[in-house]
Amino acid sequence: MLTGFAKVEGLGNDFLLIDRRDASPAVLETLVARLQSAAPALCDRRLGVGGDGILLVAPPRTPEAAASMIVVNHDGSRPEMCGNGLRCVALVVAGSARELVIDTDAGALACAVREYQPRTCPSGQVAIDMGPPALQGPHNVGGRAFAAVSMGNPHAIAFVGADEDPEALARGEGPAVERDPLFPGRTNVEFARVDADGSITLWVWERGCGITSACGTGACATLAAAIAQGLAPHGRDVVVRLPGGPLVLRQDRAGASITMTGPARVAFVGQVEVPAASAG
Ligand SMILES: N[C@@H](CCC[C@H](N)C(=O)O)C(=O)O
Repeated sequence: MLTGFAKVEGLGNDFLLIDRRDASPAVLETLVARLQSAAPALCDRRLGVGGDGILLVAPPRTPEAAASMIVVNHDGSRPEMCGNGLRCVALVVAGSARELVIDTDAGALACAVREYQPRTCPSGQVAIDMGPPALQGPHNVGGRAFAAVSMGNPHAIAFVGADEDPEALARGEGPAVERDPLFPGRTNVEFARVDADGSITLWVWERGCGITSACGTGACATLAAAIAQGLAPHGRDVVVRLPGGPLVLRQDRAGASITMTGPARVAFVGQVEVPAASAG
């Protein structure tokens, strides 16, 4: 099956976006199975289009939503949420509307597109109400303390000192933590450092992808863990610096939603063959 796609990115976290808002539930079910099976090849950076994952834009599931987002990781697994991906989906779906709701596997989320550049390959800034974080307590993995936080999808966050390198730790320890038996559904793994100006430097080993240049849900989970540990405040914008650039986050009070603002862009459009799902 040949399908059109847009290659989209938010801070370099990049995806093939396939817009099938016209699809019936049966067509969608088959397509999701095909995309899960084909994801490693489609996302391969030498042999395929290249990407950290696939975003399938599907018809809305709730009356107030404009569309729904289904995410497939590079390895074919299906996560519940993707913050950078949702900014890209909001940008593509928004059209002339600037505020819209998108359904995700983690619920319906409100998005606002700003600074929209209406080109063939549009770009803009997107603010999202990411919903409240769920703090799930500490875990000790390999002698290191991780805070478990869900943003719909799971995250394990470790704060490191100025003498430790979050990139080296994410690359070195991320793979084992992702698959530690303490996290039966696997987990995204964050290594974060709070800097002198109050911003947070963050490297993420993503479940199903490995190191990415940014992770929106990871940044939100890290802010929640930082606030819980007294390392960041409520009621003020906090800049989270990822390898691909900064996200601006804020939580006004305990239990409230986290808002996330950052860029989204269509890089190019094309067509690609999606083979039938392989058996098993
Ligand atoms: N990059 C994303 C998160 C994508 C899903 C993640 N790999 C998972 O398996 O939960 C983001 O920006 O949030």
